[in-house]
Amino acid sequence: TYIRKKGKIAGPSFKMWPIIGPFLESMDPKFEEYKAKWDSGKLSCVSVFHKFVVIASDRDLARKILSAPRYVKPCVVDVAIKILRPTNWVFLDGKAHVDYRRGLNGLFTRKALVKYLPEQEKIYNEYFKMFLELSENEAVPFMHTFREFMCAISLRTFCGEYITKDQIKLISDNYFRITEALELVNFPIILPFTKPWYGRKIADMTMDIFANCAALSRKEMVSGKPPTCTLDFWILGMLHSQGKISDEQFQAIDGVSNVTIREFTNKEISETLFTFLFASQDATSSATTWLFQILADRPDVFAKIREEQIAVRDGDLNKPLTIEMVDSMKYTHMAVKECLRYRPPVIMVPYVAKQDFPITDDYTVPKGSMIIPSTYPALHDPEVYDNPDEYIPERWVDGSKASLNTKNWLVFGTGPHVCIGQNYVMINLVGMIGKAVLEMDWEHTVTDKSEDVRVFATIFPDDDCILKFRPSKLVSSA
Ligand code: HEM
Repeated sequence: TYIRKKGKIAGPSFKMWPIIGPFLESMDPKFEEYKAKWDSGKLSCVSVFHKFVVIASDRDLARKILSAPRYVKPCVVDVAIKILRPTNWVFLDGKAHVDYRRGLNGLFTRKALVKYLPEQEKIYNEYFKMFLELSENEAVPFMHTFREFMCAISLRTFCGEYITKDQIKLISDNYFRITEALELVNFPIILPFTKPWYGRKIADMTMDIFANCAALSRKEMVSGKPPTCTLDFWILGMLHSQGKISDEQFQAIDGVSNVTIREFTNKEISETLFTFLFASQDATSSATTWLFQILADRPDVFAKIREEQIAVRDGDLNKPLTIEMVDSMKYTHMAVKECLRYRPPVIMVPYVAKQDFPITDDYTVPKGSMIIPSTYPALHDPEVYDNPDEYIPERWVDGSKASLNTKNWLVFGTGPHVCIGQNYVMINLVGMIGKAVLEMDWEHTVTDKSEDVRVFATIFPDDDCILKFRPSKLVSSA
């Protein structure tokens, strides 16, 4: 069966380990192995257990897959249905998916994102203080702290003040168990004390907390409190579409968008917020870890960001972040964008073929196969990005080859499932790293693993990013 499905595309000519295939390799995926696969051909394949997997490395083929909802849908690992619950919107396909997603757009408009900034800035302040304390005496690995940091930002953005500090701590301390449970290759049955078992426990606990926050938000929104978090905007949209808030009252609320949303239960809302956390957590943690590492290694870029950060604050270094300030951080924006290109958090997006998919003139992906468009090769394409393996923020100046070639920008995917959080990501990362550069200096302890890429859902430096922070003289003296 394997040889028939493989046809002419690149891949092992037979299964070295009959039935299971390279299962053990998939348990501990190596970045270099993925690279070798991409280099082996525009389309290549591998077979693990009963799953036939086709990998697309070419930009146009990747785009074709991501924009072909007739043939493909996102592939979720078997255990995801148990962890995210079968009623979750992420399992919707076609029109049902498009309609549901339309109802969520109002949560990520610019008007709404503006309202999330103050809560996010409080978390930046809290965690920057922690970075200084943690590394006061010596440089320490920061990857796990960055994961907690990003988790705390997401939770405050989604749940505002309804979620307590203890709940944030509980979820951020344990979130990695969910990532582990949802690794591409994991045991499909939930047996006690296995990774999926722990993952489900933490997911259930998190969704219960979200449902409780939704109940609190309902009370506050009915009583007329201004919205500050994703939940508030969602509840207000519902109250409006149910006629419980008049058009006039609704239009007068700062930040809301006119989208008609049906009634959602607290349980449904909790499941959707959980998908936001799930989609955000690993990717933003990866981006943050690389950003801090790269900026320590590149004092030239660090200095330019700092100069810009001072300039946008008009002499008041303690000025609270506003969206206008973030908009004017042009160089910081280029530095973040380049980090996302150079070390794209999501290197591949697994899909599944719903029917035979004639992807090229001479190859049809068989129905039921996993089909994985890769983002990394397009983002390291030397025709679009000169010296693609170098970190060069200046390549993103307006009108440059990189900025005009938008087809290669696959960091957030494309097509009907393109990342719903991408504007939020940019505002959060630009605002956060700009403030960090203004308020702190940090040094990176370079090891021989610092540039090795470890794949843990997304990608991280293999030595967990060893840093030492100290307050910047600038702000302490300001
Ligand atoms: C650096 C950070 C992030 C990166 C690199 C990233 C990347 C991606 C990618 C590649 C996809 C798949 C797109 C496709 O299939 O074409 C995706 C989907 C998605 N992302 Fe993000 N993402 C990030 C952060 C976030 C955040 C912060 C949120 C939530 C607020 C979010 C919410 C989602 C959702 C809900 C989907 C699925 C959309 C759908 O199926 O319709 N992501 N993201």
